[in-house]
Amino acid sequence: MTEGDRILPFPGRRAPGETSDAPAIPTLPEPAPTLEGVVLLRGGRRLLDGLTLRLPGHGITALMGPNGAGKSLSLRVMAGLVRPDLGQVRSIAIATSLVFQRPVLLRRSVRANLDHALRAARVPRRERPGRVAELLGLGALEGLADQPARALSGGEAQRLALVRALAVRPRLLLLDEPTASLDPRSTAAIERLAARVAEEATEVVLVTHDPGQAARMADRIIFMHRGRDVETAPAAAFLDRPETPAARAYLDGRLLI
Ligand SMILES: Nc1ncnc2c1ncn2[C@@H]1O[C@H](COP(=O)(O)OP(=O)(O)OP(=O)(O)O)[C@@H](O)[C@H]1O
Repeated sequence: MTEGDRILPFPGRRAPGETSDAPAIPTLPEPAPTLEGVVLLRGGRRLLDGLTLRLPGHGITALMGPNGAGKSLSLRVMAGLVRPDLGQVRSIAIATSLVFQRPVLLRRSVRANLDHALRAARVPRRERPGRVAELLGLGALEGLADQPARALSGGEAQRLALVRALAVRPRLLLLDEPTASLDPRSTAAIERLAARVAEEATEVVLVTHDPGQAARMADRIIFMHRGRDVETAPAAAFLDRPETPAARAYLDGRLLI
């Protein structure tokens, strides 16, 4: 992804600082694909079937689609954890972090989890305490720094997983149903954190089944079905007026894989 991709606004959105009187900035025709024609075969099934995902380089994109559509697999391909059988993946894995629905944490303190991630990201030892403090603050975890991570509540653990994912200062943060098992307050905390991260130049891809969450958070939505990208649209337009029959059926609760 070039720097040029990163500063262009979504179609219909204003650039930061642009007032309503300012001339509209020309929009990108279409961002270059992050995944292009990706096919993933397992046991004779095409789990991803020619998937092309175009990420604009900024903001929050929600991936929606029924169970089994291939959303999690596509995040894993983007993160470099799964290699596709066919198709292109732009080399973004190094600058990409993935957060799962159920946080995977070390059986050590909150502080040690963050320090470990910073060490793995090759942050020099003298810089680590400052970065740990910064991440604790971002996740509102200061008071829990010396607690064992396994003693955290679900919401606290997910906040830790999210700020830990920022240790590498990723350009792309992949969130796989990060609030699926959280209460409304913890969900709001994760949403605020993700929105803040996206404002600070890390692009976010969020898998969600919750149209309310997509409406609150996403700039645009990519709807997947049967391993394919079926529809891409600005979030409000997609949620109000999905164009494809499959997306309409999904939003009405009628679509199975
Ligand atoms: N390692 C694997 N081997 C074989 N099949 C797999 C593997 N991983 C996933 N699948 C299958 O691939 C399909 C897509 O799975 P994926 O987890 O990406 O779906 P999803 O869209 O994220 O669904 P959900 O909304 O339920 O999380 C499913 O049918 C799943 O059973």
